Amino acid sequence: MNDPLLAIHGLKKSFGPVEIMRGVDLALRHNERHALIGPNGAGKSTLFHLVSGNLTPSAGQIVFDGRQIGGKSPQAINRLGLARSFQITNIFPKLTVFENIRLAVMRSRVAQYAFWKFIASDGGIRLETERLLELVRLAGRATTIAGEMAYSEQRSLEIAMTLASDPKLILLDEPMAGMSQEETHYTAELIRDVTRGRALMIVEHDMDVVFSLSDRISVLVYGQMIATGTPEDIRNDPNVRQAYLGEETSA
Ligand SMILES: Nc1ncnc2c1ncn2[C@@H]1O[C@H](COP(=O)(O)OP(=O)(O)OP(=O)(O)O)[C@@H](O)[C@H]1O
Repeated sequence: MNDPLLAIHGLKKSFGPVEIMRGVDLALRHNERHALIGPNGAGKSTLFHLVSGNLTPSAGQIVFDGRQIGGKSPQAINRLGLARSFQITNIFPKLTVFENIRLAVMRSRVAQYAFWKFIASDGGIRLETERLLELVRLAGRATTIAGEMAYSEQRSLEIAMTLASDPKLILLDEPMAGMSQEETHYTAELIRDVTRGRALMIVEHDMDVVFSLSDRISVLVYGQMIATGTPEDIRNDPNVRQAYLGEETSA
């Protein structure tokens, strides 16, 4: 438990001759909410792609829960307990909310168990679907067609689907993008609730959310991590202020 859940050492990624990730180190603790911030083009999405298996590192190590995962497939990494939410692109807009979550639960069961066991646990799938519906406060929307809901509700659905595999670590990439202030507040509270007992790594441009939600924050600038610390540490870090916060926000 004292070892970090996710340990990144000397991570590099080049696209052709251009080195985008220039030797990143990061240690994410069990059960912590950790935000990754940095200016546009710093490499935040690239880092997520590397951790989730959508990109292969050029050099360095990514160790998740004691295992080397750099270069493994997204499916293999997901099976180890790391789930990434891709905004709302994972949902089936023509299916109901219940059907969407049930599919996500079934997918994770198929990945985890032998097929006969999965068939035998049909009642369990329904119960788990209902639990997730409650958790993301969509129980009243179970029979609604997913694509007809408000954007923020679709986001909640996506988060429920991400939780279906009971991950130890969730990666959320700009969950508040395109949301009103009210929706942002609602979704931040939801994320706080549903990530209790798990680790969260979040990329988010809304600094109010970042500073209120995170236990720790890491700052990536041009492919290098310039600081990691508590919100207070980051707010007072002169390098961070100069490189990022001072330019873009008054936070
Ligand atoms: N597949 C690719 N091929 C070539 N260059 C890429 C590729 N993916 C990303 N890049 C470049 O890598 C750099 C980092 O991009 P990335 O999307 O990771 O930044 P970011 O910090 O997530 O930015 P933003 O906050 O704008 O989303 C950018 O200069 C981008 O153009």
